[in-house]
Amino acid sequence: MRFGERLTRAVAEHGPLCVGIDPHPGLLASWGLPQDASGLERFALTCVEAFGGRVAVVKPQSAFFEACGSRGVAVLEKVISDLRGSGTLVLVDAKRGDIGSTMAAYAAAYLTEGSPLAGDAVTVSPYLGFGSLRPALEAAAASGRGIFALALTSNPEGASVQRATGPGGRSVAQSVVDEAARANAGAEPLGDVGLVIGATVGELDLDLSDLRGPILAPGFGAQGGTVGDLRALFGEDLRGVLPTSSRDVLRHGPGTASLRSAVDAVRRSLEM
Ligand SMILES: O=c1ccn([C@@H]2O[C@H](COP(=O)(O)O)[C@@H](O)[C@H]2O)c(=O)[nH]1
Repeated sequence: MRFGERLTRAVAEHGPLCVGIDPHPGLLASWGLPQDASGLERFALTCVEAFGGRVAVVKPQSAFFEACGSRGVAVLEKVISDLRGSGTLVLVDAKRGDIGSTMAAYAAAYLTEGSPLAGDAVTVSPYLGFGSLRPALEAAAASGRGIFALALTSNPEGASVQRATGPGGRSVAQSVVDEAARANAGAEPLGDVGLVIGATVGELDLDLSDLRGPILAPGFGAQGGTVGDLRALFGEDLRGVLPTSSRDVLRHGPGTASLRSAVDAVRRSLEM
């Protein structure tokens, strides 16, 4: 089954919340864990136990695993495999982007069946040109996986690039939206090419009407984005929008019960 179809089913079962696994050094310290690969592993596997089978999507942040070298990457591989085994969709947040020939290698790593780093979807950067993502689009289609391309990111620095306009007045972010819409044309209920649009971006200023793809909304929680911001940006009907929260949930660890309660509380806030 395609990623967009699997995502639609998962959201219908668990709601749209995506929970991030971001093993920040400060969180490891507050969980009483050592600042090394063993602490990273305890942290990440506690998250797997707490969230696996209970949320639609989990988003491990690759950077924190890479920071521990090969042992950290091995932990990421286990996180991906264990979560997928629990029936939870895994969005690997690696924000990969490069010239097409190198992008093909990233696609082999993150979007190809049998690769230990392949989750269900991966974040990608279209800022070497959306066309440079073609190998990722092809690999995703071939293996039933998805990609999420950065459109309007949650950090304030993103706007100077992403809101810049070309000769026709179209913003760079809108051109990313339009390319994603083209890739999703005709897909029901959701295509496999998603976008990243931060909950903190303030004004949307994008036409998403033809997108037919999911939207990952980071910046919700620890970066200050609220449910009100999500509704103001995307409307009352948040179907297809995946609010994602990492630190605001993870600070409730290390107990799996309190992590799960934090997830439930965020989920309830999204339903109100
Ligand atoms: O525009 C973006 C794209 C990705 N992120 C990532 O999401 C999480 C957010 O973590 P919080 O603790 O909930 O703030 C993190 O992994 C970022 O790298 C983003 O924040 N904004």
